[in-house]
Amino acid sequence: MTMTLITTPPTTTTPAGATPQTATPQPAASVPHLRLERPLEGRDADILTPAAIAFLTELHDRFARRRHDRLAARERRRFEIGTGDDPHFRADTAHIRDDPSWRVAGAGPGLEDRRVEITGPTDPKMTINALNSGARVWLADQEDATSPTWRNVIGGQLSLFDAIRGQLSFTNAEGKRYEVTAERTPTIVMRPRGWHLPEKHVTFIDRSGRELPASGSLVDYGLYVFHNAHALIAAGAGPYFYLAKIESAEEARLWDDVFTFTEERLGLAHGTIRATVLIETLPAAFEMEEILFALRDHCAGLNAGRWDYIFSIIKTYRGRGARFVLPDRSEVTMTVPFMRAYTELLVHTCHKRGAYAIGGMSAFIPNRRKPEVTTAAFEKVAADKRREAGDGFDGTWVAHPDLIPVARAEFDAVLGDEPNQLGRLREDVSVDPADLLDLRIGLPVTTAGVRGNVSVAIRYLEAWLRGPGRRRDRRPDGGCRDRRDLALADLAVDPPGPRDRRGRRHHPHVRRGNRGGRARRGWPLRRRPLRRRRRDLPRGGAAAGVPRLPDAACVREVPRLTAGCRRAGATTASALRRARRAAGFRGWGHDGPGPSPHSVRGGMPEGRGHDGLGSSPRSVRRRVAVRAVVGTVLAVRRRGPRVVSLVMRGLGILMLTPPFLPWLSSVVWSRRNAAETVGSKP
Ligand SMILES: CC(=O)SCCNC(=O)CCNC(=O)[C@H](O)C(C)(C)COP(=O)(O)OP(=O)(O)OC[C@H]1O[C@@H](n2cnc3c(N)ncnc32)[C@H](O)[C@@H]1OP(=O)(O)O
Ligand SMILES: O=CC(=O)O
Repeated sequence: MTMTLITTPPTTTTPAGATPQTATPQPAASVPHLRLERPLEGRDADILTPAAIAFLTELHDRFARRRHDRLAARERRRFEIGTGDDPHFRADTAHIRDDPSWRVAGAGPGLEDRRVEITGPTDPKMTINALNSGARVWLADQEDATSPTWRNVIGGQLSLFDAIRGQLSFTNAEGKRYEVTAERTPTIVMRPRGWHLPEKHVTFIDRSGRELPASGSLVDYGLYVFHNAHALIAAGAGPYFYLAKIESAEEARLWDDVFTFTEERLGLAHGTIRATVLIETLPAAFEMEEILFALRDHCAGLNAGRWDYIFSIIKTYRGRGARFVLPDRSEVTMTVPFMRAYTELLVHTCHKRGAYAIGGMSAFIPNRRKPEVTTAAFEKVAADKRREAGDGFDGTWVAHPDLIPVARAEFDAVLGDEPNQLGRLREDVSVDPADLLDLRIGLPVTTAGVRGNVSVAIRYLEAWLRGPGRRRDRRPDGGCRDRRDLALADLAVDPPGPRDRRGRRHHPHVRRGNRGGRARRGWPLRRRPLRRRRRDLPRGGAAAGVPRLPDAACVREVPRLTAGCRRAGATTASALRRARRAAGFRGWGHDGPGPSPHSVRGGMPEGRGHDGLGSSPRSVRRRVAVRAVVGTVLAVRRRGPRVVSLVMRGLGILMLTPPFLPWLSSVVWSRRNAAETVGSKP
């Protein structure tokens, strides 16, 4: 069932509770409008008010085209880098970098002291726990920590709406009641999805009548700012955002224009909205100053999004050969030279322009039931935060409330009573492009590392498809437990043997077992190791306890997440099939149990996934069969005489073995009997 709402921009500046806009069932093709692909349920109408939808329509009408241009520019840039044109500091923006006079807006009210920020999803329980956590800032995450099912998207908005108005409470299945009790709650900084992600439950019909999925960024951002900007300002804070996955100054400029338009439309003073930009892609690391400049009236700071940054390096350089292959994930630490160069440059750039430098996420998570795990996690996190505070960062992220005192102690030791260390200009830092691109670590890829990656990818996919989009996990080395979310799964699925431009694979030497193992050339991930990973999937219990099927929106991520596995051979289909089966899915296309409303097969509309490949069990089987046949034909063509001679030899040996002839005759005999039996049926 779909719902159509027509809006004619400009429409309204009235936030929640405003008089509903006119709704007519058949909009003219030339009037831009949005269509909701899901019926409103429960309290959805509190968020998806006609006025809010009118605002979203205006955002799309003004900015959707520029968003597509920017995404096309990303592809072009990626192609250029893939064909040898390494990133560099831009010549056309040298005047921005050389001009010492400009500064960014800096901290808005409530953002002056950001020494510890807790990240987390926006479901009611986590929202309340984050607000009670004692952190200075809460990153309310509609991005990496959240699988964008329609329920998560709208449910997250509802939690924020209620929390900001002091009316959020929650009772869990065991009857435990959650309420916000902290005297001082963290300032909320909301993270909408990045420019690349669509929101498939909302369709934008543009002036020419063309239908496109709405932008995930504009939906998340637009609903939050529309409903909450005035309430946040009244509470002494403001509408603040983390901007994810930005790749260029032009993308930052696009956000800046969105902010300026919003301020005009909602009657806010220019510069009320504040953004902290995650520098988590390789191209963005070369444009930090330009990004700050583009957003200077709205910018509070930059954050070192380390995990996505590593993934971005892998992704950007995956066609460029073995020189760019990183070793096992656990070896790519914050102290390897290219990560040092990136964080040092970030602190230097921020403080030069009056922007806060916020540190990243250590992946170690305590376990309240296992003190030894907690102790190890505390030690690792403390060391990480000590390094960041010493390097000049003004604050940092933690993923769990128990880590707040650990991180705070390290920052208190350096900041004391000062709210930041903007005065430390780090003029000693000198980073050139070669430092950012020197990916040599000098450690091997090991089969243990590769298996660990496959394990993370499969576990994460299961959690993603089921809905939470994040999980805690045991580390492959048996030590602390860390969190898995989109950024980490992204890292895990890109295998170290991608194809180059001409379609050849670049296999690094992969060591058997761990670092000390014998080096072997070739991609170690065949069917056998993957079969062993079957144990990675939760059996029954956890998954079966959540019968909800995932939204189709998350399927957009699946091909990306599994692209690496897919390149490694016929592994993705089986991995996904197992993940889906373990989670009790029959299709990916909708929330709620039972077959998909889109398709009798229970898959995506017309039984096809977003990658254009079928996703129903039958089409997956067909695809695997076709791959097997094509693979065999190619193998025979490539190594023809050898394969034929091997097959003949095998058959010869088989025929000489004593059990063969009796077995053959029994098969022929039983076939004939069966045929007779069938033939004799009435
Ligand atoms: C690279 C990036 O993008 S990082 C940002 C994205 N990732 C994240 O934000 C991950 C955030 N962290 C989490 O989601 C969780 O900490 C997990 C999933 C890793 C672990 O959660 P759990 O298994 O529930 O941990 P645990 O049982 O120790 O939690 C203890 C309590 O702390 C709460 N808690 C844990 N983490 C958080 C958090 N980040 N925010 C608020 N509360 C939290 C739990 O809800 C739980 O509360 P309860 O006792 O009332 O049930
Ligand atoms: O989004 C944050 C990261 O570390 O990646």
